[in-house]
Amino acid sequence: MGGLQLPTMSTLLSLYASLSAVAMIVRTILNDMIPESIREFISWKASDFFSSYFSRDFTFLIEDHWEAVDNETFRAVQAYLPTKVGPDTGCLLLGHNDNNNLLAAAQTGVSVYTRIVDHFQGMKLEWTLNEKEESKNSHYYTPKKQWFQLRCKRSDRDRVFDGYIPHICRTAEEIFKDREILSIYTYNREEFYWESTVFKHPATFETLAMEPEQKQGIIDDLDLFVRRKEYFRTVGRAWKRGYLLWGPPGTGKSTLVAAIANHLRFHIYDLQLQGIRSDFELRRVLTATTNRSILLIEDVDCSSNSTKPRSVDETLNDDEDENHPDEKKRSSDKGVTLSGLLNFIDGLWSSCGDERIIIFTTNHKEKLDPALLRPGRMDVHLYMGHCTAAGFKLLAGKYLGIQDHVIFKRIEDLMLKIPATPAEVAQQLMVSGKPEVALNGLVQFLKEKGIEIEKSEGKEELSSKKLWSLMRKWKNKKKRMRLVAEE
Ligand SMILES: Nc1ncnc2c1ncn2[C@@H]1O[C@H](COP(=O)(O)OP(=O)(O)OP(=O)(O)O)[C@@H](O)[C@H]1O
Repeated sequence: MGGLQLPTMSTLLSLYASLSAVAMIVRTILNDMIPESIREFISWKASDFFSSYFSRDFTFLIEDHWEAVDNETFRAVQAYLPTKVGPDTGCLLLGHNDNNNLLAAAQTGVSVYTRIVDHFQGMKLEWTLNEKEESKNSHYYTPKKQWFQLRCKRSDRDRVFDGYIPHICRTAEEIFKDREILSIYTYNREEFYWESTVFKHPATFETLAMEPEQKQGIIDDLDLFVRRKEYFRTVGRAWKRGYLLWGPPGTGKSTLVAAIANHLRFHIYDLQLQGIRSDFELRRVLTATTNRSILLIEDVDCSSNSTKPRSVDETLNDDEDENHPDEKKRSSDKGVTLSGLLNFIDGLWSSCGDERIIIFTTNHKEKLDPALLRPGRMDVHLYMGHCTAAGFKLLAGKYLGIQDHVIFKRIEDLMLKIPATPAEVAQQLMVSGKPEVALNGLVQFLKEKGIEIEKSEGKEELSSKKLWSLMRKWKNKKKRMRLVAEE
């Protein structure tokens, strides 16, 4: 039989086997001869070339960080995408972190590698969230790096950039404004990130015992602040407001912070300065906080270095830290310095972030470095003092549900002479649900406190009297010795 003879099955198989063997040998040789980084580069370049040449798609990548700080576009997408879950979405994250309420409504989040399709002005947009383990050789690392991948038609690229992305950011801003759940963050110094938990403090301005004018003053100040974005820009100042709350323990400094957070619907970042190793770390920590938040630094007088002026040598060392990470480790336990802190209050770094409230609290304003108290540093200095008649009436109304009582006058008179903190008053009012019992208990408490104060004042007087008599005796002795010597 003439004509073309087809290869048999066994010939084809042996050809395939020989080609596979050659391919394996070539691959092994290439793997041995070409370093891995170069191989990765070549394959990346090749796939990039072919996909851009043949594909009609365009891809935007939105990474979780942008120039070493949180990427706000990433955050916006993270808030926006769960609202775009469609019938073709195969998987979603579900949960909540309200550890006080198992029945709290669960929230949804985008899970890794799940495809979410959105439509906007006739365009089809395909999203996926990707993640990768971060290398562990850097001193500060986040465990996993995440990024959103957005695929659209190549011809839609500009419309996505100019219309769709701004639409996402606007929607996310609305979501953030209406946030129902507030969080309180604490800094995890071992893992270098802010840990959050649901913030559900019941304190509001209504429950806060304070002079009514002072309270209204704070509310007005806060409301004006959030409305003044344009004003801050015009006058060339960072959109920030600093409060220094000072006064004895139990006068409601922390309670006021909770009331402010609830009023503005701002998250709280509760920072322990003592836990921060250097100004370098402080910068990283503070740039990782988000807008529309409160940065709370309690007991600022106790954070040793931050209340002392720093030396020139220290300043130089800090710059070295940034350029040479090894240096950083050596000087890592310097702590935060005053200048490092001030840089964030009104220095160059103060402009990082918008709509921020910074609150310092202290029991001892006199211990703070004068630089921290200079005009313009903290915008509002607020003394939280002992309970006044108005404060007491408010607490009685809240704790006992009464607006007036025959014992009120007695308590108010006692409180004029004997200082009591709102915390002490509140504690007495909680003793019983019966107003009579609770109010009499408060009277008793105030009387006992008065006696204690008198006693301690008496002791003080006694000790100063003792001192005078000792000094007198010492002078007489010296006089006698002089006379003996003269004789
Ligand atoms: N002005 C206030 N109005 C209503 N409740 C108050 C007030 N001050 C204190 N309390 C009550 O006392 C408790 C303790 O008060 P808080 O922790 O706010 O005081 P503080 O001034 O922050 O104290 P410290 O200086 O010790 O941190 C609060 O949980 C609250 O119940």
